[in-house]
Amino acid sequence: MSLQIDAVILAGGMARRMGGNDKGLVELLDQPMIKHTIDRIKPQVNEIMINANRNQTQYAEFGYPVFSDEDSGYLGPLAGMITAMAKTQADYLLVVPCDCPLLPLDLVERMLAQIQSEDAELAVASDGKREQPVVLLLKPSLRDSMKAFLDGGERKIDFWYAKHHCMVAEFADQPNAFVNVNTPEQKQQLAEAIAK
Ligand SMILES: Nc1nc2c(ncn2[C@@H]2O[C@H](COP(=O)(O)OP(=O)(O)OP(=O)(O)O)[C@@H](O)[C@H]2O)c(=O)[nH]1
Ligand SMILES: [Mg+2]
Repeated sequence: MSLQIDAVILAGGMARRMGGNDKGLVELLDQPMIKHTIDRIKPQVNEIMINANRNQTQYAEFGYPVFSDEDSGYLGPLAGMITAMAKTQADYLLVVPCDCPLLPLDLVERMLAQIQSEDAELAVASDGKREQPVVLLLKPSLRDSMKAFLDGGERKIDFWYAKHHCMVAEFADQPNAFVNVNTPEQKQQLAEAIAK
């Protein structure tokens, strides 16, 4: 029996560094940024969900379920994750941000291989230098632990996953795959680099 793997794309932040413009919907090379993310992960998972706290009608046009954080206080990415973990029936949930348009095409395969190599609970991606704390593959059964952490006032996800059996999936061979677009300047730089 093959494993079911669902994905949630986190687009629920305030995007302050983007001047408050909803980052997933900001255009990069004539496409909303989230469309690039969708295209990268679609071949790798069973179902996609979009987590957004604004502009839900526009997000729904991509054809996937859209939901907001169960706690509407902009508590950070963990709030989106616990909401998604309650909605999926899958064996594993892939978590990715909406502002990483070049994610690896072998992201799930390599993260899953890491988890299975030690029967771990989750894996976090690394670009070879830094861990990418919102690029995770995890068991949805970790929800209670994550919710307790969030309810305790904690926000830093790397502190949470340090409490669990967490593997690091290295993508040092694809150092640009985790380029993160947080500002208009970064968006411009990436558009120019891709066009070259
Ligand atoms: N669901 C949810 N996702 C969030 C929240 N805050 C950030 N995120 C997501 O977490 C990921 C990483 O966050 P950042 O890149 O710092 O995004 P941001 O908070 O919108 O941007 P800044 O305000 O500029 O820091 C992005 O995919 C965000 O959409 C939140 O309160 N709820
Ligand atoms: Mg970001």
